[in-house]
Amino acid sequence: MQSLNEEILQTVIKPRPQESFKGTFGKILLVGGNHQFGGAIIMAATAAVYAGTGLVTVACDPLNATALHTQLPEAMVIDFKNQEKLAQMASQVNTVVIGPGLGEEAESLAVLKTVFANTIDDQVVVIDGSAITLLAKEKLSLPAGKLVFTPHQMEWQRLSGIKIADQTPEANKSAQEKLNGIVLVKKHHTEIYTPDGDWKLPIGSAAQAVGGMGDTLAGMIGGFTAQFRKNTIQATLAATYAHSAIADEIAINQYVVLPHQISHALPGFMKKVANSNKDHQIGFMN
Ligand SMILES: NC(=O)C1=CN([C@@H]2O[C@H](COP(=O)(O)OP(=O)(O)OC[C@H]3O[C@@H](n4cnc5c(N)ncnc54)[C@H](O)[C@@H]3O)[C@@H](O)[C@H]2O)[C@@H](O)CC1
Ligand SMILES: Nc1ncnc2c1ncn2[C@@H]1O[C@H](COP(=O)(O)OP(=O)(O)O)[C@@H](O)[C@H]1O
Ligand SMILES: [Mg+2]
Repeated sequence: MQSLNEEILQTVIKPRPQESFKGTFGKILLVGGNHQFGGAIIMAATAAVYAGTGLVTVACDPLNATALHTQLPEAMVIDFKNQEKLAQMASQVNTVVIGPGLGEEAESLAVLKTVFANTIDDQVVVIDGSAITLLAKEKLSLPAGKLVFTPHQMEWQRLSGIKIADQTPEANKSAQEKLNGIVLVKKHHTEIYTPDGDWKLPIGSAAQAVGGMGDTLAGMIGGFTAQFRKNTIQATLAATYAHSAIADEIAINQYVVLPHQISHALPGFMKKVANSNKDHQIGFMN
């Protein structure tokens, strides 16, 4: 397993081409946020907007729409119970993120099934939080798309059947190969298993042990994969590295890092990386 280092940032985050418009920088649909967990999808969507995704749509319980718009007027919103609209949106975007605050109720399962039935091969599908738990519990078949699973250790236990104490690199690798996608096992020093090799994140700290930290990472991976579409694995690695690199900077002066602070620091962080990358204006498109 390789140690992930900051070079991945320059590989992925390039200056924006001036001949461009919002569509150049990708479309994302984030699905989650039931009556109990509205904050989770707001945090994920905030990360996607601040990462620079061209167009961001949230599918959630409409109870959360006002709160979402108060925080994030850049995002559009649809009712996740509107199956027709949800199905249509799920097939039209570059990246779908499903799971932050989705919950595990009958309604949550119906939403998950609709999304899984409508994604297509070209898309990135980030499967996080409740979507992982439901996928494991209901033994659903996997959706079409380039799959990125972002479980914490307990979610990984549910999905892979490997108990936390037995989650060795060998066992994790063999489970990732069966899933046919990218797997992040989130913990202190997160591990990232991909068809092109495996990485360990050497940065990050306990200042990140706050609810919503993973929802924010899911939104960042969504935003990076929708925007930097050349290479899904590299975009996922860069988002994961940036998430903890920003947290480490904030943690120099703070005992705890709030998830939304990472999102708010992202445009400045990405500008610094892009500035050091001026000669290479490539990397956005397929
Ligand atoms: N403000 C919000 O709306 C929030 C909503 N959230 C959502 O709540 C739903 C449930 O997710 P949770 O993760 O809270 O609950 P889960 O029940 O899925 O996982 C928590 C359980 O896993 C155990 N665990 C073991 N190792 C762990 C590790 N490395 N990291 C985290 N937990 C570990 C914990 O002890 C606990 O028993 C998800 O949809 C999530 O997105 C959470 O993100 C918290 C914030
Ligand atoms: N002690 C820690 N050191 C480093 N990173 C941590 C630590 N605790 C949590 N994290 C990071 O915070 C995130 C937590 O994700 P998750 O448990 O899904 O949060 P939530 O669902 O509440 O948003 C992961 O990226 C994890 O690696
Ligand atoms: Mg989570």
